[in-house]
Amino acid sequence: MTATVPDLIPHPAPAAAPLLTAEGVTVRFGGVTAVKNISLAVRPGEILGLIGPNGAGKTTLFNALTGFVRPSAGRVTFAGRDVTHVQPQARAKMGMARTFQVERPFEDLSVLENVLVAAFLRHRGRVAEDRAYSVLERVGLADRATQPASQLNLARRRRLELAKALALEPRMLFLDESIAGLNPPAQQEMVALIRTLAQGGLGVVMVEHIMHVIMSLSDHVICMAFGELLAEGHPQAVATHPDVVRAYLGDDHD
Ligand SMILES: Nc1ncnc2c1ncn2[C@@H]1O[C@H](COP(=O)(O)OP(=O)(O)OP(=O)(O)O)[C@@H](O)[C@H]1O
Repeated sequence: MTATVPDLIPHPAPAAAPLLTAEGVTVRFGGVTAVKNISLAVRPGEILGLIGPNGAGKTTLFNALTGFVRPSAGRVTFAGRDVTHVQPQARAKMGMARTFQVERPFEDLSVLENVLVAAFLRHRGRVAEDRAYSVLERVGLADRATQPASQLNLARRRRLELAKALALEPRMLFLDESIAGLNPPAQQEMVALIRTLAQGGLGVVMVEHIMHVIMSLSDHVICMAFGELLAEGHPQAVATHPDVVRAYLGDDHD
C-alpha cells in the first residue's frame, strides 16, 4: 500500500477571467490607420500600461476601449459582454469609468457636487451623498468638499477627476495621463492611490508618458508604434526591448 504523499508544492491560484478584452482592434481615420490589430486582456486587480512615442495610437486605442471612438474592425468585451458598439455612458453604467487628460470639472460647483453628479448615476439622495463623500475621503479631498472646483490646484483637480470616475463604482478604470505634469510628491501620491485601487480589485488601463511611473505601476505593458504592437509583457522586458528602445530614440542611436 502506498502512503499518500502530501501535496507540498503550492499551486498558484487560477487566474481570474479577464474583465476587459480587445481582439484585433483596428481604427482607421480616412486613409490613416491609427490602431492596427491590437489585442489585449486585463484581469481584475491588474494594471495595464500603454506606452509608445507620440502618434503611436495610444489615445485612439484608449478611446476605442472606452467607446469614444468606433473601431473599424475587432471586438471589445467587458465582463464577458461584447461592448464594441456600446456608447461611453452605457459603458460607464456597466462599470467602465475613465478620466480625461484635460480634466473638466464643473468649475462653479463644489468639489462634493462634482462627485455627486457621477454618484447620482448609481444612487439617489442620501446614499449618493454618502458615496460621494466616501470617494472624496478615498482620494484625499474630503477637506475640500465645499470648495469650488475652480479653486483646486492641478494635483487636486486630477484627484477630483479620479473621484468622479470612482463615484461610478467601476470595476475597470481607464486613466488618461493622470500623472503627467504633477510634481514628484504629487506623482508619488497618485501612484500610491492607483496601486491601492488595483489592490482592491479594480482593473486599470493607463496611458502615461512618464516612463518610471508606468514601469513601477504596471503589471503588463503594451508598447505601440505607428498603430501597431511593438512589444508587450513585463515592464522591464518591454523597456529594454531593442525595438522599443529604437522607437523612442530613433534609428540614429542604434
Ligand atoms: N480624429 C482623428 N482623425 C484623423 N487622424 C487622427 C485622429 N485621431 C488621431 N489621429 C491620428 O492617428 C494617429 C495616432 O494618434 P494618437 O493620438 O492615438 O497617438 P498617441 O500615441 O496617443 O500620441 P500622443 O502620445 O502624441 O498623444 C496619429 O497619426 C494621429 O494623427
